[in-house]
Amino acid sequence: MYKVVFVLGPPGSGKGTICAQIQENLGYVHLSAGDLLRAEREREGSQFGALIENHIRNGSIVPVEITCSLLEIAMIAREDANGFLIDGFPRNEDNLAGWKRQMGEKVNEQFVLFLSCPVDVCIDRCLHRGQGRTDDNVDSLKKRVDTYNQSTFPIIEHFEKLGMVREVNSERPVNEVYADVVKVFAAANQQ
Ligand SMILES: Nc1ncnc2c1ncn2[C@@H]1O[C@H](COP(=O)(O)OP(=O)(O)OP(=O)(O)O)[C@@H](O)[C@H]1O
Ligand SMILES: Nc1ccn([C@@H]2O[C@H](COP(=O)(O)O)[C@@H](O)[C@H]2O)c(=O)n1
Ligand SMILES: [Mg+2]
Repeated sequence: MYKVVFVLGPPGSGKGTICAQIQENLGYVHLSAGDLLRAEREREGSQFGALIENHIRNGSIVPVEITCSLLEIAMIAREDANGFLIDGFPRNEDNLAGWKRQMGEKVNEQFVLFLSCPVDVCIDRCLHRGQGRTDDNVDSLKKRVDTYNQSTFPIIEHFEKLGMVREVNSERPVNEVYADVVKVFAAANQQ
């Protein structure tokens, strides 16, 4: 069984930043669904490149069959991992249902790390991220925030009802956010 922590929060809430630090210090392997989709978009011969770019620019969600397969392939490649941080997934009902179908019997879902941060702060961070992402512009960000509010936040609420959500306020400096995140992992791994 793969041990899995889902990491969710608005665009720019710091998911990638915090996951990189957990990977470095706690031995979990960081798998960002967005990064895997961007890599697939760039892969020569991919039949999904245009579809993925269209979704990314529009802030909409790629069909789960594509995303979940990329995640599973990446997990199989790192079967030695202590656990996986699945960053930016599941993002909507389709993601959740497809994950349960494909991975439900193969994973142990530890908890959901929810990085909460006001949307105006998140947008400002994305606009200054400087990574040249095709969706870090005002138009795409409006759509990404709409998708987050309409489709992703209800998934967080779903996990909340199951008692699985650990919320950390990520509006604060990275070192403060990370210190609280480490406490969440310590508590979960003591059980
Ligand atoms: N706590 C923080 N305080 C200030 N800036 C931060 C903080 N966390 C992350 N950042 C910066 O904000 C930007 C977005 O962070 P990051 O890429 O980690 O967010 P994300 O949640 O993965 O975003 P996305 O959902 O768009 O992939 C980066 O430039 C990062 O350096
Ligand atoms: N489960 C997912 C995750 C991401 N996407 C698409 O990628 C975009 C960027 O995601 P980030 O997490 O890197 O911000 C996102 O806006 C979606 O278009 C997806 O479809 N499904
Ligand atoms: Mg990210």
